[in-house]
Amino acid sequence: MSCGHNLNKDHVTLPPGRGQHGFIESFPPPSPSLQTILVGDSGVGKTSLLVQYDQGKFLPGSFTATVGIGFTVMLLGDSSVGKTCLLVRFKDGAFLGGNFIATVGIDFRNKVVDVDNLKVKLQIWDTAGQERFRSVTHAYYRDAQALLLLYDITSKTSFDNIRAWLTEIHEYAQKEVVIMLLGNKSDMAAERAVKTEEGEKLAKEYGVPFMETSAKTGVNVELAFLAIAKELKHRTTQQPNEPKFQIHDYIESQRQKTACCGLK
Ligand SMILES: Nc1nc2c(ncn2[C@@H]2O[C@H](COP(=O)(O)OP(=O)(O)OP(=O)(O)O)[C@@H](O)[C@H]2O)c(=O)[nH]1
Repeated sequence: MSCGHNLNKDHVTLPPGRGQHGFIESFPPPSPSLQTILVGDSGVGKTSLLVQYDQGKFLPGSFTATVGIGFTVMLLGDSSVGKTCLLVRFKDGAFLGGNFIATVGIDFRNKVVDVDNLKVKLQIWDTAGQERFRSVTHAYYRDAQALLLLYDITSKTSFDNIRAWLTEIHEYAQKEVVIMLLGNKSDMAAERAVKTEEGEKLAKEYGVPFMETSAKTGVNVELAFLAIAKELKHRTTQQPNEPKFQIHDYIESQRQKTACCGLK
């Protein structure tokens, strides 16, 4: 992890009940066995209770209803493929190059996105790619609704390891988890070791959407997370008579827009 001087990387497991970054909405990822959900009528004080527990204070003043739905997205892939950088790019719109410091254990950030006029909160878990943390991250797989699986287009090894990652995913994740394959560092064309078509072929074989991203330039980063948010939102709110959301078609249409209008 070199992009994340503002991510907390000094812990292996997250302490239950304490936010790491001081956001009101930043409840910690549930520990594998601990998950508390606050339910009750609007205005009874669920948010105030959470803030009191998380920050030890009461926020008086105007009441803002909590809106929308939330999902957990997990970033997976070999060490150094750019998971932390991708998250920092998406969350803060920045690329912080420099010395690479591997993520320890698991960390997380929240971002709220707008999907068809509904607020969707993504809680994104950034996992350590190093082998020695695998047993820690396995415990979190089953709580994730979506997985972004990354390889580095300049590293054939990271691409070859994708099959092993998919085997782990099938072993530990929920059956209906949304998976997307990302070939990161697309800005490093001169050092490319994996062709775009190879990524596309592998994704097709596993029936998962695919795109190449760059945490450095921002290419396709927003699109990857938004496509995931849309898919999850549609799965949750879709009426039986509504047509099914087609994530592949959505990505293709957005790509065409990008190609024609020069948008990221
Ligand atoms: N050129 C370029 N470099 C990148 C990109 N993404 C990440 N990097 C660089 O790749 C290195 C590793 O990035 P990280 O985001 O820390 O990798 P990681 O996957 O989080 O690694 P672990 O925490 O060990 O799992 C850093 O030196 C980054 O600056 C990218 O899109 N383009």
